[in-house]
Amino acid sequence: MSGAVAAARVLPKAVTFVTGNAKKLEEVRAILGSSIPFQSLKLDLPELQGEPEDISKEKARMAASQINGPVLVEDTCLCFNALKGLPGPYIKWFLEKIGHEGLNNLLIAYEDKSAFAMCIFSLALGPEEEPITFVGKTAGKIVPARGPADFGWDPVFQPDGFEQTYAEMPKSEKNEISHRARALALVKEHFASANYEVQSGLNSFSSTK
Ligand SMILES: O=c1nc[nH]c2c1ncn2[C@H]1C[C@H](O)[C@@H](COP(=O)(O)OP(=O)(O)OP(=O)(O)O)O1
Ligand SMILES: [Mg+2]
Repeated sequence: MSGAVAAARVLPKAVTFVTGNAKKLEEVRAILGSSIPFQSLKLDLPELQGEPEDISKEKARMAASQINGPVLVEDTCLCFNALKGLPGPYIKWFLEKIGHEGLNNLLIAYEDKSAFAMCIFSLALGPEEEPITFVGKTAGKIVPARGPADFGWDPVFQPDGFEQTYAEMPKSEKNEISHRARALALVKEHFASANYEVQSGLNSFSSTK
């Protein structure tokens, strides 16, 4: 498209980040800063089954139809390599039922304690639109819990190249190297090039400079 500027895609309202998890929202706010204007809504969306990317897309479709507007959602997985990627998207229930110690115990039979954290954001511009996904991964290993237990499995995940678990790191450091930060870097790139415009009175913005 030789230099032609794509027509702005007009959104009926600002994108809503939908999550039931206050800690996720806190990180998303810290990482995005003012780069993407968004609003947020606390909503517990169903925990779906299947392949991580499909789960995230379906979550976005459900959120978009509830809100009847553009949404951003994310689904987070914690994948143990010795277990071929499990618990993966089911980490929420594993954590809830067996805790940090139980997660370590799952790997007792294996020498390989390596794992990766994965975040898949899905952007759905409306209920009828195919969601776009953005995947971020951070590799690490599963260790006995260290650090404050205020966010999920942070105390048992030690990213490669660091001596601290996610929980022990200053928040700002986690937010530089996390699965969530890496996925959000792609979301930001998308917004920077997509030329979205929001039509909602005072809330107007354009995603390009
Ligand atoms: O950076 C993280 N560090 C530690 N733990 C984390 C992180 N990110 C998500 N988590 C936890 C929350 C939930 O136990 C599971 C993901 O499940 P997931 O369905 O994506 O999250 P959720 O149900 O809490 O919120 P949402 O309403 O956005 O689905 O891993
Ligand atoms: Mg969930």
